[in-house]
Amino acid sequence: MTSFNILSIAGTDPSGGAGIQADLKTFSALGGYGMSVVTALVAQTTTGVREVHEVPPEFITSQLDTLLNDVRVDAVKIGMLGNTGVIDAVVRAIDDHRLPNVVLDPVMVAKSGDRLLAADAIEAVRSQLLPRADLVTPNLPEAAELLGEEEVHDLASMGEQATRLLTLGARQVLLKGGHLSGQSSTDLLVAAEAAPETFSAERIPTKNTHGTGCTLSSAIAALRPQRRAWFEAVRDAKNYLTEALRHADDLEVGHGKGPVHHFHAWWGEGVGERG
Ligand SMILES: Nc1ncnc2c1ncn2[C@@H]1O[C@H](COP(=O)(O)OP(=O)(O)OP(=O)(O)O)[C@@H](O)[C@H]1O
Ligand SMILES: Cc1ncc(CO)c(N)n1
Repeated sequence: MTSFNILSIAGTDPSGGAGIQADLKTFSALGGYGMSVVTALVAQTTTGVREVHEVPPEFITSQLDTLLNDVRVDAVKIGMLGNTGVIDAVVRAIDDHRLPNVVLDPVMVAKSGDRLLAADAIEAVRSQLLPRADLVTPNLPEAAELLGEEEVHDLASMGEQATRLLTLGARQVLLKGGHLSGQSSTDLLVAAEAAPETFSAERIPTKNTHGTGCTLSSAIAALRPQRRAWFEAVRDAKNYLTEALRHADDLEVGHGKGPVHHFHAWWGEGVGERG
């Protein structure tokens, strides 16, 4: 049996709903072998972020080089980076090690409203990381920040912004519609060489949406080596996330916006009771 090694480069969440912890759960649930390089230690939980302890860029390079000189990587998810020094270190590793299947989640602000990327680092994401991403997965505010435009709230304008993001160098853009209102939660995939695709799911009525973005980008990275095309990886990742959201209220984690439920997403209804 072929096994695939999936790397997350991201910050931490001690409550396990977002960041590296969510990424590793997702990789495992979807059959990948999960690995991680930590970019920032974040004191956060379901109610918000208290403090960020940055990792020195030289130590990010040390983690990446040590890992990549030993282990073959089949796909990479990049999440919270924090500042330009960390971005430079990650850019160098992508180039030096020719990392494949790079999924960039351009994390800027947590659901709680706390900043996870320095404002002066947005330019480095735009100019250094977008051109190295096989797929970038912004939410609506992140797309607006990257383009220096107003945030949009309808599918037609999303299509226009996603197309403009392609011109910044990303090979494909999945513009996420989690912040839209309405009965469904629709994401839009745009690539230079293919017609746009929409991925729509029933909007789950839950407050427990902590880590949805992390889970989606990680699921895409985990599935890409197991699928023939990006489109298939995105489709199946979106279905995985929707199932995990559907069962989020089964968990009892914290007093704020709780995490999604990976166990139920994979094994389905009833296993918790049996096992
Ligand atoms: N209530 C919901 N029901 C169904 N799908 C949802 C819901 N909320 C978000 N999603 C989906 O979750 C994914 C993440 O979307 P969103 O736009 O919220 O990302 P995000 O803001 O980057 O998330 P995060 O705050 O975790 O970084 C998208 O596929 C979106 O459509
Ligand atoms: C470390 C980390 N990455 C991403 C998010 C997205 O909200 C978060 N809350 N924390």
